[in-house]
Amino acid sequence: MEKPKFKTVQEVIASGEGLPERYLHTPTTESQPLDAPVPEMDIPAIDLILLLSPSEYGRQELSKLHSALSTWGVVQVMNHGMTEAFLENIYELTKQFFALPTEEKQKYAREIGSIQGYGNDMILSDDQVLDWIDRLYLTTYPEDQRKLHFWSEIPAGFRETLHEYTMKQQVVIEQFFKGMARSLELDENCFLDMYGENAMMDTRFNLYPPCPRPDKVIGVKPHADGSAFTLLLPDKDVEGLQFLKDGKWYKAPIVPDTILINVGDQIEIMSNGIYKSPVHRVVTNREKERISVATFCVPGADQEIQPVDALVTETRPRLYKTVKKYVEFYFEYYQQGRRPIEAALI
Ligand SMILES: O=C(O)CCC(=O)C(=O)O
Ligand SMILES: [Fe+2]
Repeated sequence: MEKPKFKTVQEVIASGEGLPERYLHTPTTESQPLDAPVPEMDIPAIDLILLLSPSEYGRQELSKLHSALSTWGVVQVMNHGMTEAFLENIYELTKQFFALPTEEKQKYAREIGSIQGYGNDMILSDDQVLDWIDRLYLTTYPEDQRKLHFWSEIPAGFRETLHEYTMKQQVVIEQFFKGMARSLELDENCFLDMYGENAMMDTRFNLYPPCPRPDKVIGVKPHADGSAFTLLLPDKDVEGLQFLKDGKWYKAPIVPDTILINVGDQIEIMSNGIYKSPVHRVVTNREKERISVATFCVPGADQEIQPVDALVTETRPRLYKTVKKYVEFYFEYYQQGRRPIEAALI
């Protein structure tokens, strides 16, 4: 199978060729320096277990969740069943993978036209400004969809830990779906039923190497996720993730031992627009490398995704069409620089 001919960011740096033009955003694409300071967003840490409790504290937690998801579309989640040591190990393994020699990582390189594997930003058009990011992208669930030849055997324990992380995340995903439904006074399973039993999980390990021009180079361009929602382990020390609200950028706070969850386009559709799929981006850092691990929760390919009946009312008419295989047309729109969710609007 043919391998992509483009260099990863790590290879660009190692080649000593300087910063290629293809990474530079000019003033026409960005109005102010990308590294301009921005305020911190004010999002709550939500206790996942409390979301499912019938107590008064449970109700308060649901109302916190409702408020955060209908304004920011983002929360930090605690009491998620993973120990500090377990999360630490994931960060460590991610760092170790990207620190492997190029030849070693190239064994897992993605093939042209395919998303899974190790590589750089996907190049979809000739005039695309490239993102300053290297990644290892793996489908982790269902197990029969795994392409194990992309699952690095070093560092030792990488495969086993990713499997364990996948299983632990599944519990979080189910609880979070139920919590969201309860927070909208819906039947606990209504989102889960639409998500389907054949739902998929894709995990993306991200490396943002130090960048000589953080004012002009971006780590990930502004986008909203095409998932139902996304579980993210952001770097524990290095900031970079920012969310857009009312036309302004805000940085995500770093809260140790929490998982950040952001709503994706498909929950925005299911909730008839009550829960927002936020536009976000990652900026680069001159001195420090940054890592993150994102898991996209994607409804089964045969599932019809549409606003839940109970959320369509006279005062809140139905906003979105029924969509299927949303992720496929997501990429078509993304490529054209448009927000894919616009295609789902009625
Ligand atoms: O690296 C991050 O913090 C976020 C990455 C992201 O937005 C994505 O992978 O969709
Ligand atoms: Fe994202």
